[in-house]
Amino acid sequence: MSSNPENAPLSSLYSSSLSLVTDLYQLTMSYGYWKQGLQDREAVFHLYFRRPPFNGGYAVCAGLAYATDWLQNLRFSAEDLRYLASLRGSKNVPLFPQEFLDYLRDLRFTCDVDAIAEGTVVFANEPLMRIKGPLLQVQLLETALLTLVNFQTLIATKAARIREAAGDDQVLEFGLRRAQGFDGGLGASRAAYLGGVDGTSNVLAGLRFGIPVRGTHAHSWVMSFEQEEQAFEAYAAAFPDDSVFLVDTYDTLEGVRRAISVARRMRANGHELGGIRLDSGDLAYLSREARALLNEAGFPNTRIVASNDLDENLITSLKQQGAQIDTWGIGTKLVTAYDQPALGGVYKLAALRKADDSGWEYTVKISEQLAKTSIPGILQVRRYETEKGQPRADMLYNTAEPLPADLTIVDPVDPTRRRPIRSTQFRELLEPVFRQGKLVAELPTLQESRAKAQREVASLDPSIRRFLNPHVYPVGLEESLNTFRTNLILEKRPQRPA
Ligand SMILES: Nc1ncnc2c1ncn2[C@@H]1O[C@H](COP(=O)(O)OP(=O)(O)OP(=O)(O)O)[C@@H](O)[C@H]1O
Ligand SMILES: O=P(O)(O)OC[C@H]1O[C@H](OP(=O)(O)OP(=O)(O)O)[C@H](O)[C@@H]1O
Ligand SMILES: O=C(O)c1cccnc1
Repeated sequence: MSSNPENAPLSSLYSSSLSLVTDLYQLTMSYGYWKQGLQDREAVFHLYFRRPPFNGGYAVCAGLAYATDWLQNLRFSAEDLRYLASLRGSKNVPLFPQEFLDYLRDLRFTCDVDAIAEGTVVFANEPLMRIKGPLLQVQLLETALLTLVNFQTLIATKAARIREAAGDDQVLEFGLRRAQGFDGGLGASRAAYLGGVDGTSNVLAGLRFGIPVRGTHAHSWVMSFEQEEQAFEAYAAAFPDDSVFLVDTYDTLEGVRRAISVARRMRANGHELGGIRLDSGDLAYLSREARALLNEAGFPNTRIVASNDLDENLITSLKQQGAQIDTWGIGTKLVTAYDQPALGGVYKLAALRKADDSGWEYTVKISEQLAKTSIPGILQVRRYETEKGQPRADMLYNTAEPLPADLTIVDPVDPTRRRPIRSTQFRELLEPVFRQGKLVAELPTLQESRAKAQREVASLDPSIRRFLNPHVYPVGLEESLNTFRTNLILEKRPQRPA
């Protein structure tokens, strides 16, 4: 038996420190800061995305529970340090000197973290996390925080869209086998549940996260018996009160008739067939025909489950076609976020404590496109709402500067688009999670975050929730922040004569 971790890629991963889940450049920059004596200079980064995924009008924020867990365990283990000590540059000199590795050994997480709660609906440019602390530390966190928040937010958003399309129907996530690895599968099951699905086929997600586990059976079950009907009988014998028969192995409507024969015998023994599953063919036509056959035979409560490369658009179309489907089983397109496999969240430096400690020096990353130019400041997201709690507009403002009495928000990409703020009802979305490295928030349970996501999505205007060309929810910079940003861009951008 080999104890070589190369041959045990999973067990070695989760039994060790996860502090090296980062890009090498975070560590080389950290060394550089340390060498310059800049490691403790206070800095602020924001984590945000620039466009909601799937050409949609919103995203469902997720990933904070993972991020919190990772931050709480951030420590370089003896094994991590041995590995870093072994790294060599191109002239075969050690990449990191021993004094720096000793510094990393003693490093403890001491940052302030403010974050938007999981399940909150969020929009482009809004910091989902704000990290303030020693420059070396805040830089070091970038990769892991992006990895965790980007994926969870992406899948939670996909699930919310699928929930939107399915209405009150049951939605089950069946994606593990098509996921990007075990970790992708497990993380997707969690985020999908947070975003609104009702259950998963992923048993480990049931154990770890308390997500209800559900399922039917595969074609192989039917193929293992001489006759399809025998297969249904045998499944019913094993699960007399929890059977859903997959009816499309040979001929779907023939399969439904056989399911009905077995259901009659089950009923004679005091049991009801739970459902049938359709996994191929025209799901609108077949579900209508199957419903009619079941109803005629006296099984109006037997559910019809459908699967086969479904997503929110197909669900919408099938419903428009009058499909009679009670439960949607969704795999590949949910857990891989098939039509947009990554959320482009970024992590940008927004402020540095002045060298003489006399206040903040704000920073900006300039881009050819204004949409990609970062936003300086120590930002908060304020959501203005109607009396009924419907979001009206979000304002990003710099908490380190005084707010004017009359507030106006300015579109960060088109400064001619402005809105005065009249509403007085608002909530501040970024909430304290860590103070000087100590966890100060009690994180909600997954169930609570899921309930929040459903409330939040439901509170959005349908024009923002729709899939096709959704209305853009107004998110603006508080006017003085916008002016400051424009001046900073002008100061930093070289003004080349024509
Ligand atoms: N009524 C419908 N309208 C639009 N799309 C549908 C409809 N019914 C099924 N689909 C979708 O069409 C796609 C192709 O399904 P179809 O069963 O024809 O092919 P398949 O998956 O290759 O079948 P099989 O599993 O038998 O090989 C699937 O994504 C399915 O969900
Ligand atoms: O289509 P998805 O949205 O990805 O949902 C998961 C798919 O996984 C199964 O198919 P598979 O062919 O793997 O096995 P089966 O024999 O059970 O159909 C199932 O029947 C679904 O079609
Ligand atoms: O239980 C099911 O029906 C199931 C589980 C995983 C993938 N496809 C279907």
